[in-house]
Amino acid sequence: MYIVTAEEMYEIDRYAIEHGGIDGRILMENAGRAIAERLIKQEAGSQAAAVIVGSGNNGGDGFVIARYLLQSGFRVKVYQLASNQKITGDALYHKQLFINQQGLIEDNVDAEMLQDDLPNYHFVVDAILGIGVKGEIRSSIRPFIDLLNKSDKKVISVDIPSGLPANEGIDKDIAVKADFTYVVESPKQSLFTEWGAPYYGEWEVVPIGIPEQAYSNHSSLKRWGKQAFVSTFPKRDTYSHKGSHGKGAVIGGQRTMPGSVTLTASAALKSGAGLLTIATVEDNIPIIASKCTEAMYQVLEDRDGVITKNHTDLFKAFDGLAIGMGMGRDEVTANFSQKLIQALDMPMVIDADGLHHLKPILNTVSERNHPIIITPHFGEMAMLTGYTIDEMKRKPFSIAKEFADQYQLYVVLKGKFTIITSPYGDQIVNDTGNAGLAKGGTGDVLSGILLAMIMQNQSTMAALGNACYIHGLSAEMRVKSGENTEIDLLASDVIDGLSNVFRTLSDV
Ligand SMILES: NC(=O)C1=CN([C@@H]2O[C@H](COP(=O)(O)OP(=O)(O)OC[C@H]3O[C@@H](n4cnc5c(N)ncnc54)[C@H](O)[C@@H]3O)[C@@H](O)[C@H]2O)[C@@H](O)CC1
Ligand SMILES: Nc1ncnc2c1ncn2[C@@H]1O[C@H](COP(=O)(O)OP(=O)(O)O)[C@@H](O)[C@H]1O
Ligand SMILES: [K+]
Repeated sequence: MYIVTAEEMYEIDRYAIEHGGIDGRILMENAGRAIAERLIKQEAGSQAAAVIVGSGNNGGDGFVIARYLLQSGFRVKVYQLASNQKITGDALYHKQLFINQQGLIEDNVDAEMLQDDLPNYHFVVDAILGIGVKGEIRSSIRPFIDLLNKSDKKVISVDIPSGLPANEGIDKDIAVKADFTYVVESPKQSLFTEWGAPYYGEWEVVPIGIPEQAYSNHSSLKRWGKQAFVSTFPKRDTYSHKGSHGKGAVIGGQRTMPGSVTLTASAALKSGAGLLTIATVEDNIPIIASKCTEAMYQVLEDRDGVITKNHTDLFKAFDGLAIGMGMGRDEVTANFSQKLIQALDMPMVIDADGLHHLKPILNTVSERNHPIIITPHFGEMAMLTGYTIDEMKRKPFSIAKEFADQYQLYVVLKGKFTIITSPYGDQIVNDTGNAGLAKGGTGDVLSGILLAMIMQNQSTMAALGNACYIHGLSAEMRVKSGENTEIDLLASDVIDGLSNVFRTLSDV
């Protein structure tokens, strides 16, 4: 499923109109009818609806919805915030169809009047502003947004909660806090940002008949999901052997942090890696071995439990590496990682302390044959880029893209919405997961899953999308099944849950 900016959505609509020969009025009809059909089911017991429309095409969708609700026996009134002259084009056409069916419209509505009327309705349809919103919300509109936010009526927004920008990087003003949003055709960027998502409430995308090819030149951002997993994740070949599924190494774990590499290694094995070696300081090995029986070990030299020695040759024969978890930031350890990263051109996942080691040598890693995948959370990404966390949260898509392009890396920017970016500008969002993952160690688990996935036979972007997808899905399924709550879910539970995830996905 593609995710778009407002400009991309307009381009896609235009493409469908010009190349697909679909009339704009039909797109509006499709949008309004698809939403109304769902509303009629969703609000089956309800009898009265207020549809609040602005002067643009979002309001046009509102007129279509009102017509279908009316036809289904709902008591409906349209509250048109603008004067009659302001309603033009496709919206005017659909307004007329509503009028032709004896639809009631109140024009030039003032907020007090609407406030007095609201108790008469069971729910409100918000078709005030769509993706055409620009700049500060005008004073003529603000009281209506306030009113909806204060009212106890269920508010259902059309396409986007009115007032919320579609794109990242725009300061939001006031916006409707919807209970439910029917997103027209494609989710907009703001739905996958921490600042925008809460306004949407629950949501569903309604298709309006735009052909798939309209997207190919107009959006580089996709939501990863079950269908993407099923169509890209390779089946295990009956005749495969352990070497067919990747020989990986997890490098990290100073003496005070044996847990992180254990989690990474266990997650990699549980995600299908063929062979797994943990390279760490000697004192850690008996501790880790008691937790992760299947791994092999490579002893790294240490000083007081801190990794010191450079043994890059030891790692030449691996298919993939994960570096940095629980490694610490001692200078000698940083030197070790830096030499390793520079000497070995092989697929590698760099996480946690490894990201701090990577920062000074970023300029030296862009010319490689194999991908480097970095897995920062927002704090680590701020450290790498120099942006503040607030700036990062405001425009995570463009900052990740800029960084991936500059250093020719794959970036897995972790959070409630995890954004995966390729050095070529493609982006994927993963939104599986829950707040149970907001706990130490879950990032180590993700690194292990990523390591296993990049060693299977799939494209790098598919590998990264699939890894993030199953990591979050495992957390969701553990909670849904009642095995854990979000409070007691631990990183090791996420690993245990992978078994159920693979079983469920292979049944699809
Ligand atoms: N072909 C298309 O473009 C389709 C568009 N559709 C709907 O059309 C919407 C986009 O329509 P429009 O481009 O007409 O835009 P909108 O309906 O989102 O808004 C434009 C109107 O809002 C006013 N406005 C903009 N910024 C404002 C502000 N800060 N304060 C107060 N008023 C402001 C403008 O004066 C204009 O009248 C989509 O969100 C979707 O709901 C759907 O009908 C499907 C097809
Ligand atoms: N509220 C949340 N909802 C969904 N996923 C989350 C949430 N909080 C954290 N995560 C996920 O959990 C993982 C945390 O990684 P990270 O912060 O590196 O943890 P650690 O370094 O302690 O292992 C990431 O994959 C992130 O996307
Ligand atoms: K709206």
